[in-house]
Amino acid sequence: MHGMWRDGNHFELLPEAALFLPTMFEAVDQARHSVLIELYLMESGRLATALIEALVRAVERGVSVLLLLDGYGAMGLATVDRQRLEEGGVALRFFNPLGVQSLVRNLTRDHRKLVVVDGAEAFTGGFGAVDEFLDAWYEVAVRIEGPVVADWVRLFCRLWDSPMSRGPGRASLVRGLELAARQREGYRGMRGRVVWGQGYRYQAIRHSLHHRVSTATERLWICTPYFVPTFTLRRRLARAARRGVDVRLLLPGEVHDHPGVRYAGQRFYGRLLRAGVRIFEFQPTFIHAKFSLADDWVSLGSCNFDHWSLQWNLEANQEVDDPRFAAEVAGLFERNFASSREIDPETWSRRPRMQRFREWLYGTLDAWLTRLR
Ligand SMILES: O=P(O)(O)OC[C@H](O)CO
Repeated sequence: MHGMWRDGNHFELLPEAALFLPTMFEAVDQARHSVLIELYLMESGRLATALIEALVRAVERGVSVLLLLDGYGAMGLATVDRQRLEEGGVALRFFNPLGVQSLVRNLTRDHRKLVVVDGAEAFTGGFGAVDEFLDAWYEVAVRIEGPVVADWVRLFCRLWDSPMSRGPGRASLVRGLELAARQREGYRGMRGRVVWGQGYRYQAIRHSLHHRVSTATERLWICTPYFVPTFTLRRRLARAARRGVDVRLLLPGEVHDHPGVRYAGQRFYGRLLRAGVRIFEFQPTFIHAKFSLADDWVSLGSCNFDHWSLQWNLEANQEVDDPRFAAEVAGLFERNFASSREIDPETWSRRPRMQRFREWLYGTLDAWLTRLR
């Protein structure tokens, strides 16, 4: 499902935690009415402690603070931290806590990442409140202002007040939340829309990407940490490359938090390379960012291109259709391509047997997981 395209927004690209963390913390510190946060990962540590302190400070100023965490992704949040949040007045809810009634239901996770301040300013990207995001992982976020923020707020409110979310925070807290779209004087705003998905039931992010892959005319650059593309996406990428589009993938190198996922995706490299797709593996650290560029269209947010994101998770991305923002994202891609190792098709075709065996092994596991519903 997706929201409407809305004009008059401002989007600011925030590559790397050194940029987006201070910007987000400053926004929370300046909040006057409300702070809404929705995260997949939150684990006790330095970042979670700093976040808890900022949220409690906001409550002390009279701000209404709502924190919606995934019931699985927040399992690493210690009881003492949960107590600090509750005692500090933060309304806390958990999406779909693990249960024994239906094991398959446990696969549905809230993977979205969102911070909204005063209904006027929002942030999304691939971030979470775990220490890896401080400096170990490469991540990207976007700061959003304008009419599209209201769509993010509505998305948050629906999940907060849904039967799948539980916890001490009252469901009714989201009723009557204030929205305050900010306008910038003399600024020609950008076009954007929110796109979301719920596993195999709603796949708007995937359909939107497929459409762009099939209609791109010049460039199609995709960055994703977990690249296990479906047959349809692989075919569309190959076709785009064959019709002359500059198709490039920016993927993690050997530094990876789930190496098995990397091997599962690498089994598709050969065919993509033969079709003319260029593949870059990022070297400095683990690249966890999720953003795509097709001509002047950008999609950035929580969605990976693996079966977890496409079949089970709740996901949400910000789409932007604007040449100025696209130029910024292209610049970011270029810098990251320069820090990557490009896979040479000839060398790849002569890779060792052990590598091929791992691709087969993890590929088989992945194919088996795909069948779970
Ligand atoms: O699921 P992501 O993309 O937020 O990444 C978090 C990793 O799964 C943690 O291992």
